[in-house]
Amino acid sequence: MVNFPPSKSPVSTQAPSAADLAPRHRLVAVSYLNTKPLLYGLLRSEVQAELYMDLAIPSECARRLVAGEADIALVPVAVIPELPNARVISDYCIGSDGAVATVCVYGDVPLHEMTAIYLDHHSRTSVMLTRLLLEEYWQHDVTFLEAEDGYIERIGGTVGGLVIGDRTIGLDQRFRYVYDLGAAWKDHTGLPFVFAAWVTVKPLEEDFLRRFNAALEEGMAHLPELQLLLSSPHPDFSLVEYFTHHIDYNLDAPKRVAMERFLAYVRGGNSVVR
Ligand SMILES: C=C(O[C@@H]1C=C(C(=O)O)C=C[C@H]1O)C(=O)O
Repeated sequence: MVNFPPSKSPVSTQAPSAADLAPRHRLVAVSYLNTKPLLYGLLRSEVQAELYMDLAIPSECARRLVAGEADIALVPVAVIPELPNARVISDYCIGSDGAVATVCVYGDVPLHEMTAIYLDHHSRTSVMLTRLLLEEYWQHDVTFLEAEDGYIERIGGTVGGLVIGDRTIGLDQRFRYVYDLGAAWKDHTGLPFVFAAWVTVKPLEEDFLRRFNAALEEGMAHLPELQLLLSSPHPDFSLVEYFTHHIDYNLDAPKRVAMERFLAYVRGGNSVVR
């Protein structure tokens, strides 16, 4: 989107500025609404000149970081164990403390009557969280189904489905049963949760990291402005409510504890379906 590396250098008659000459890092962030406050901060900041920015669904953000196609990514935390030199570089994340609203299992029947559950192919973290909660919290056995585009239409009968991100908006009116995974995790552990965090595998300068973090902080400080710029995707969906009560952006100590607890499960080798 914004300024990913061009295949050829654009022709320019002007002398390059200092910002043009700064080394650039390839950044990929989640393309959902919940990331807009963080992006807004980066776009308002001079740090933007040091980045090639692109957006992708979470599983693709993870793939690019693992494949070495991105230097900095907002990645589903479940991918961290696959990255030997992973470093979480910011105090901001996509998290929740209780109900998150946009990560849910939907179905026509109660969870304990579900025989199979589709696992959203956009997700890496919530796929593992669904498995963990079914095993430890709901203690219910189901067959996991691999999802592909259009799978939401196939949720029905005793087949449920995990759906994440903007595609969940309005689904609570379509399905009788909705299980919010942020709320279930909180009930299960008493902890908040981290869905995605900013991760790099490259050694980046401390000065850059400080400015990067400050830019994200700036985005959070300008939430009221951003709420004026964005339109709500659904009449019953409150952006203010979502940004301030459901998504919890601070990667604080309790969230770091929660992340370790969750990653211990992921490292346990339960990862089959992605
Ligand atoms: C809360 C959310 O968290 C998302 C869930 C992710 C996952 O399950 O892998 C990854 C990135 C987050 O953006 C959401 O997008 O609704």
